[in-house]
Amino acid sequence: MVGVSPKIAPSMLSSDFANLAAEAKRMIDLGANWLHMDIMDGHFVPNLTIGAPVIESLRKHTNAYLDCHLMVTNPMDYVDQMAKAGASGFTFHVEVAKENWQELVKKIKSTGMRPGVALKPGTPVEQVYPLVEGTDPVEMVLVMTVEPGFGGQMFMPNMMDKVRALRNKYPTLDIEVDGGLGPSTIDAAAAAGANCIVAGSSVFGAPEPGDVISLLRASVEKAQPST
Ligand SMILES: O=C(CO)[C@H](O)[C@H](O)COP(=O)(O)O
Repeated sequence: MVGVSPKIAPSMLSSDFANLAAEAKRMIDLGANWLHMDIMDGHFVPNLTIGAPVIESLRKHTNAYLDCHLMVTNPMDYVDQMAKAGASGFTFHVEVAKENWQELVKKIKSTGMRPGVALKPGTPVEQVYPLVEGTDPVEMVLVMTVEPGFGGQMFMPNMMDKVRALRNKYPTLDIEVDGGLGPSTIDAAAAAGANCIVAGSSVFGAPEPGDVISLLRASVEKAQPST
């Protein structure tokens, strides 16, 4: 079977923002592959988090892959500043890029960042197919398994139909899930075909976060051996 490798990405939204560099190092030392960074503008979602200045500060303390999820209304306005700040991946929402996604993906790629597209729970999965199949394709699809905006919400199992559809169509695509992932929900996501796993409260709230990271990885490896 052709597969894709697991990428476990603790959501730094659940970390102690006052100690972000130390929290980032702790997650990487515990086996995380990526650090998931939630950029929210208080408009696309009803919450305001961090932006390029925080990414730039964090970048001075880590070489880790910064998997940036842009929950913003105007993603084009963020490309240059996020690239300059040191973002590794730039995932925008399809709901706000219907008109200009081709231009947006081109611009993201031109900066050296890796483009991804995210979709909210109410958005049909078919809307991202053209972005995966275009001449300048995105390299990851992020299926939101909660309404974007806040950590600590309940996983939506019915989103697994979208993950399955994507995995059937695109065997080597990075498929990320975000929201409510943890020991009780990972098997459903892994079986559906997700290989990039964002987990906030289940990792940072655990007595042994490293055990949760290992468990998430083991579940993906078991469901999708990448040989
Ligand atoms: O994008 C997000 C919210 O919009 C967070 O990354 C996500 O909710 C992770 O938190 P948790 O694992 O606690 O659900």
